[in-house]
Amino acid sequence: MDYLASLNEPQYEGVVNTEGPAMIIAGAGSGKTRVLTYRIAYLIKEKGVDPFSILALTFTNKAAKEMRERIATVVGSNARNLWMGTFHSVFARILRAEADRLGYPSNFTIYDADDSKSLIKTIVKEFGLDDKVYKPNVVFSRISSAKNRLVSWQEYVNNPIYAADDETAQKPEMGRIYKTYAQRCFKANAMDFDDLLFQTNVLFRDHVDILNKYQHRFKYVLVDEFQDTNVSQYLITKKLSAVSQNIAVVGDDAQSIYAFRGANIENILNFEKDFPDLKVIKLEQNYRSTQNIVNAANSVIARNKGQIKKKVWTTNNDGNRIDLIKSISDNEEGRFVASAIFEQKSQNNYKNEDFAILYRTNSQSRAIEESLRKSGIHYKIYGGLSFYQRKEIKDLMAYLRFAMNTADEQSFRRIINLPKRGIGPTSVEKIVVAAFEHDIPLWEVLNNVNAFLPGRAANAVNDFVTLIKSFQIYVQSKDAYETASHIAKNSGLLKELYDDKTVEGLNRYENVQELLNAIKEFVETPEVEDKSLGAFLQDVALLTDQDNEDPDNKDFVSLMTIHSSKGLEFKNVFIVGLEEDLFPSQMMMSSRDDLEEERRLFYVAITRAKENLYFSYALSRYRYGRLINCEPSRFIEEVDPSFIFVNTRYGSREPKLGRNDGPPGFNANFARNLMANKKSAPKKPLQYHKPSADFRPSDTSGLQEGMKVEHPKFGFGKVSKMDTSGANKKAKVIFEDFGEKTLLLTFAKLRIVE
Ligand SMILES: Nc1ncnc2c1ncn2[C@@H]1O[C@H](COP(=O)(O)OP(=O)(O)OP(=O)(O)O)[C@@H](O)[C@H]1O
Ligand SMILES: [Mg+2]
Repeated sequence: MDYLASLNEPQYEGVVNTEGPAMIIAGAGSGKTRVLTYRIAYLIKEKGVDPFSILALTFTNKAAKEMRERIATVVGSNARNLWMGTFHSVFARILRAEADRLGYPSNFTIYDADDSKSLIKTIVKEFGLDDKVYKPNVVFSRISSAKNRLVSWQEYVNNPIYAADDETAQKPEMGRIYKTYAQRCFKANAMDFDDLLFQTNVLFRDHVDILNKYQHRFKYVLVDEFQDTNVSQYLITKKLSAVSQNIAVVGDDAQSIYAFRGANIENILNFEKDFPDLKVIKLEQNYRSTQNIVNAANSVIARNKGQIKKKVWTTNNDGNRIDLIKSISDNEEGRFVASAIFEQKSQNNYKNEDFAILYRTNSQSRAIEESLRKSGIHYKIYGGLSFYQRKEIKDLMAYLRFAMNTADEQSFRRIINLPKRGIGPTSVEKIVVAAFEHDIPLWEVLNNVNAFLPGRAANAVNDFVTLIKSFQIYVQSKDAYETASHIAKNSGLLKELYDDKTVEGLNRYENVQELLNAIKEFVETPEVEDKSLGAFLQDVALLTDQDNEDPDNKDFVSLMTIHSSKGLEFKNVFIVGLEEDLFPSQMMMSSRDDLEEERRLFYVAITRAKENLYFSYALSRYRYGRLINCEPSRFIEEVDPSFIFVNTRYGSREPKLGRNDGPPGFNANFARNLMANKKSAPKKPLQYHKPSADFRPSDTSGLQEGMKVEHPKFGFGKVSKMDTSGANKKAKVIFEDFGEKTLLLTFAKLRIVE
């Protein structure tokens, strides 16, 4: 068995002791992921365990793919049947299967962060709140953090703790926004990313039979990067393995870098309490990096107070010292990095794929990209604006999503007037508000639109509905590729792009073609059983950027944030932008804990390198549209100097300040204030009526002028006029708080008071 022979003693223990709870907390590069991989191979091959009953949770889809490939080399095609993927992808699959228990249809849409934020923006606007105070980003992350702590909106609105916290943060309307956001998602048959975990918890909490089913199905549960699981994820794994007790987790507390997203290091400490029979395995030998790199990493992490003490050592060569590169500007930094790559490649026979450039924030990639492009070095950016975030792709995807799920409000808003059909934002608002106020599905409003909109707009909407219905016939009878091509053509999207003969237009046209290619590839993959549009959309919703690789050219330098480099390894690693306020980040410096988290991030970055490591900083850099002076990061000084080589080969010249801060007299703040003042003052927030406890809609066939009625949202009012002329009977009601409204009696829920 050569795969077992390649393991050291404690690794071997970790692989073959498959029964009962096990935990490996060990340093970077010590083979944790390898143990997990081989443990699965061992279960299948040696213990004859059915791959269907093994659930392995990884941090990225890329990691899952690599693991599966490695397992396949040992066990063969059987590896296909493993349940392996990120928490989100695995539980989305389970949620689809059990959706009806939660009141969702199984074809629910998954909202990405953009969808969520634009919904939040709409709500903030509808409430007449100030979007400078209620920034979509901030509101979104507060909601996300609540969900990841398993706080439902009901609990959020009722528990004064949250209200107090929101008062302090000067966001007193948070509860109301969370509630409306959650209700609107539900109404749109949509779950956001956090819901995938939150709802799984609800499912397992409220439906014991389902929990039982999966507890018996998954006899073995394995989790990689355990230090970054949040409370919500931890609870799911704990519940799933409560019966079998066969849970194996691996992680490194020194690499915990998602505290801001609710990941909770306490999970490691609780694990021992939750599984008293726990077997703990220590791995100390690092197989990845040179002595210098391992020791440099140790010297950095030793400064953190909060950590589980462990030794990490290696028998690898000393290797080179860390190259420290100083540049005058971010552009020069880019050039130095490109020259260093060029030089290494020609002298030491490295390929592009042997290099990674890691940075703290995505925006740092621009200068680096520019110089790589000029030097003709092929590179790939992970993260940032990925293929699926481009406008034209999102447009077509919205059509596909809407054809699948006509309750999907965000997709509806995107496509209703695209290409232009003369349906303006006011009509769109009327439609959405009608669905909300009458509490009926969006699709029902669209199908009865003449009742809600005046003639011309209504006709345009009717055409749209007919179009979507024709798409639905495809959805039901054809595969994803035929359906998507048909929709791309007949929606008018492709034609519009085709007619746009600019370079960007052409590019966009090609991107849409590229999406169709991807769908074709999906349909033609033999392993894919379900070739429907729904299956494809599900696949895509869970894609991380790391999955869209250009299959024709695999030899590229990788550019990514340190966060997305977790678990990966490269022969040569550049950590760029090592400057105060950038890394450690200014935003993360409010406490000692934050600084420790930034330091763990630095530790993660260092430990990605196998052979050579470079630190780089610039003395000036463009940030927020201004040129600012920078100081070297404190982290550079924290590394024992005996491991560092100050590289003067790329020797810096005296500062040359050629660039300025934008056009003369330009003052970004002033401009921003000017814009802000143009906006009208916030309106008084809408406060809907709470229906009386005994509210029951009455039969309104006998409704007459002068009668007093109660509406579940608008409260009490008096009927001022009846209109029985058209096909749809209408009543004009003057409400005490909301003024005059015209209601359609087919839809309106009214209680006749007297
Ligand atoms: N016993 C071994 N013999 C040879 N190589 C090994 C051994 N164990 C691990 N490796 C190699 O060392 C490298 C690091 O292993 P692995 O990625 O599993 O570490 P890890 O602990 O998961 O690291 P990280 O904390 O960064 O996720 C890999 O290239 C792996 O193949
Ligand atoms: Mg790993």
